[in-house]
Amino acid sequence: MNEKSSCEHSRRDDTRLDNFLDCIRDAAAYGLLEEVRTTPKPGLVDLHDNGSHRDMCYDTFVASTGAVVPYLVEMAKAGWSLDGSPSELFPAIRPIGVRAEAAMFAATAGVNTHKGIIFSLGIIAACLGYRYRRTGVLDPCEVLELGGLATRDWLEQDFDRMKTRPPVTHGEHLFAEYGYRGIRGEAQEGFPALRLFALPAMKQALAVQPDANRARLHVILTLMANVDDTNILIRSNPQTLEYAQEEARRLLLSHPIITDQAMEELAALNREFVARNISPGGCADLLAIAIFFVRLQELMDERKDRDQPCCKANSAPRKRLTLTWKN
Ligand SMILES: CC(C)(COP(=O)(O)OP(=O)(O)OC[C@H]1O[C@@H](n2cnc3c(N)ncnc32)[C@H](O)[C@@H]1O)[C@@H](O)C(=O)NCCC(=O)NCCS
Ligand SMILES: Nc1ncnc2c1ncn2[C@@H]1O[C@H](COP(=O)(O)OP(=O)(O)OP(=O)(O)O)[C@@H](O)[C@H]1O
Repeated sequence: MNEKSSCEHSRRDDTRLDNFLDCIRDAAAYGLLEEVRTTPKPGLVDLHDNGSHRDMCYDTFVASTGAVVPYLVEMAKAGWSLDGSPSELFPAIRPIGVRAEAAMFAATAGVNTHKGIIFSLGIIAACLGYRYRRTGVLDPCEVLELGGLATRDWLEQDFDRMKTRPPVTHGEHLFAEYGYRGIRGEAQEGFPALRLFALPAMKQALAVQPDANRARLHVILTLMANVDDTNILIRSNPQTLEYAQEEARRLLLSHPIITDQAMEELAALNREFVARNISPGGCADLLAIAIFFVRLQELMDERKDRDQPCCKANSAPRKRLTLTWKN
């Protein structure tokens, strides 16, 4: 390659990376904010109330989003830039996650708003960068499975270490007491809650229910019915988790589409969750990621003409970015 074409090549590569990171930034901010705006969510902060939370409100989430998103972009860039194998992804981004948590706590005066999101969406953003640079295609299920490959051994080492010392964090306590693997197990398995439940539920809900808020409420109910949310467990016990899962199943069964009546029942369930101090915060994180994927698809589609593959490694036939799910 002569000097001129190599220069053009690297300029196009830079533009491609910039476009990709812009999409990650916009989709992440959108996902995080639209999750909080989804209303009425049982036990969670939304536009109506603070659910079962005393230390955070809508504005806390806005401040936290501003603080956290730049680090998610940094993790996407780290994934893009990595020339090694997928197992090198997690150690490359963990220090960025530590800095992101510090920035979140500084922005919220010490409140945990987005610890779960920094971890889960951070891993996913890095995997998106890693895959997109190489293939020019984003298949959410493939990316989520890559997240499993990238974290499995490292997080198993975390679990092994936990067995040798007293538990410190909520997640560690629940692993020691009941063997729940929580958010770490979710990542190790390649985010089955997203692949098998949230993403198919979002696709189905948006097809029958054009109102985005109601489609998202359908998704959070689907997650609540299926996920062992450690946020619920740490505040209560496995019986309460089962109760919350049963309530979500009951609502989904009687309202496969979120009607006005379903909205009223969701508001009633919110009152019940507040009385019992239940908060499905892990499900909220997963909803934010499902919204992120939908928005990312829209943004990448809008930009696809500006973002042509520019080298051999990227020259796979250009496909429309599609969300595919295995059932
Ligand atoms: C693994 C993390 C999230 C900490 O674990 P911890 O034991 O504190 O987790 P805990 O069980 O309290 O859950 C954290 C959050 O996960 C979310 N969550 C809960 N249950 C689930 C679930 N089933 N699926 C997905 N997310 C869930 C909730 O938002 C919850 O608040 C992470 O902060 C971490 O690795 N900490 C160690 C220090 C570090 O390296 N930090 C940088 C991470 S990139
Ligand atoms: N809209 C939302 N409303 C409430 N919580 C949410 C929302 N979205 C996500 N969450 C998640 O819920 C978690 C907060 O739950 P909780 O207040 O029980 O925090 P904690 O730090 O685990 O517990 P504690 O503050 O009691 O030590 C956060 O990790 C956050 O990611």
